[in-house]
Amino acid sequence: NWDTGDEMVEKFLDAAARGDLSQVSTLLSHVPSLTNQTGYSGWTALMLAARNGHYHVVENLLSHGCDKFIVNSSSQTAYDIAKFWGHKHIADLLGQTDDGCQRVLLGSHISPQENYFSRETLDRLSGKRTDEAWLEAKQRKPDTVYLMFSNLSPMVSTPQEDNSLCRFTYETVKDLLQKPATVLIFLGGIQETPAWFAFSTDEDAAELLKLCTERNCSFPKMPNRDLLKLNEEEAGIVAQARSVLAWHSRYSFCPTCGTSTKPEEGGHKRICLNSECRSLKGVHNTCYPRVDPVVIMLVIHPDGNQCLLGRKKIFPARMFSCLAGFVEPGETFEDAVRREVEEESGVQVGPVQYISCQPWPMPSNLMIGCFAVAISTDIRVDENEIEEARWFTRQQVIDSLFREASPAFIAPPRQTIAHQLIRHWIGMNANL
Ligand SMILES: NC(=O)C1=CN([C@@H]2O[C@H](COP(=O)(O)OP(=O)(O)OC[C@H]3O[C@@H](n4cnc5c(N)ncnc54)[C@H](O)[C@@H]3O)[C@@H](O)[C@H]2O)C=CC1
Ligand SMILES: [Mg+2]
Ligand SMILES: [Mg+2]
Ligand SMILES: [Mg+2]
Ligand SMILES: [Zn+2]
Repeated sequence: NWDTGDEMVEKFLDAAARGDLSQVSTLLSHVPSLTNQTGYSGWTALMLAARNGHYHVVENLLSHGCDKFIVNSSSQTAYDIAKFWGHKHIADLLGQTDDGCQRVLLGSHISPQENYFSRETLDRLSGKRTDEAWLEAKQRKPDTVYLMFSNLSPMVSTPQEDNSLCRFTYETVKDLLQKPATVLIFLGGIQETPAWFAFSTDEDAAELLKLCTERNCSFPKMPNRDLLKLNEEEAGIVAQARSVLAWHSRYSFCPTCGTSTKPEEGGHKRICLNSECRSLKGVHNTCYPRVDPVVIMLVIHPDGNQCLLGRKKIFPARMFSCLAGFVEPGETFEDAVRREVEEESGVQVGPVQYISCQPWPMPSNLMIGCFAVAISTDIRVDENEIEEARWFTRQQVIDSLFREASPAFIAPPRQTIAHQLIRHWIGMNANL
């Protein structure tokens, strides 16, 4: 005897809150449109069942297609609520992706290993870099792996959508290694064997491709896009190799006196050929591969439920990402976060918290990922750097990360630390 719609919604929400599984399923089978109805403060049946620990009701609601990505008026998802009230088994259920894989919302467990480009597959064996005899013997071993770079891109084969690195033996590449323009670097090994090397060559790319026995080989033209298609292990190796090779390509002359330099120590040092040069007296950082620190930050609104994202002109249409900027000399990364956010968006930032970092070999950045809490909210963008910056709500961010249908913006790809920071924020409980 259900007369008004409102009453029925109330009955349904109440049944979910009490854990009355049979009434929940009866109501849903008669009136499927009840599934995502909300009551007081935007709470859905799923949230109420999650709040009170009714596992089977949650399961049943999910099987009826209940939307777990809705947030209530405090910006909490059913997952946030289950987690806060200590119903771990329900939080686990809500955190699963459709393919059964855990942790769709559990960004709070982010570890450095989860950032693309940051997996250390090889032991760098840096102590061996000065052991020339050892390095030379390793170079000739039949199981030694060589990666070939042309124009700072590694040769990859593309069996399907993904790229995988082409691996060469000493026999195949030994002639190329003799060429004067070739730069060879020692990458390390897995418990010493096999050893891995990478080299760059300026020989004709079409000729180089003939050396590979695999099919569909190429030197990708757009590193920002194509280097994101490797598996995590190979991405970590490319991060090291590309940055060091890029450094060699830009430091062929000594920054101190302008004389030519040559590689040493397995390609991890360059020394000046002018025996009078100051760079040969004592230790000088110009002789070693450089890394540029960049802060990248998710700025969180003082209300805790919105974040600040910006877009550069060069971004694909509708993509918004975290603000970022180079650390300047004599600056802490907390200060760099405050300065860059203020410069680019006019927003002022108070507390800054480090989250995780990511090597970004384009050519040699280290992205230092932070959360930053805003203490002002008016946006005034620096149009030279940023086309637009906006506050986005948790619901908009959740829609963009997890739902298909026309979100308010497009998030950066999962391989970027920007994506991981945004996801990490969603995985944290709001307002609790
Ligand atoms: N992995 C990720 O999620 C993301 C990575 N990035 C990387 O971070 C880098 C820095 O971000 P931006 O917003 O461009 O920095 P930014 O806001 O500091 O502005 C870039 C400008 O800073 C100057 N600059 C100062 N030091 C520099 C240096 N060592 N190298 C080059 N330019 C320097 C140049 O004038 C340059 O045009 C980007 O180039 C990009 O490669 C940026 C966003 C996301
Ligand atoms: Mg800037
Ligand atoms: Mg910037
Ligand atoms: Mg800057
Ligand atoms: Zn010099």
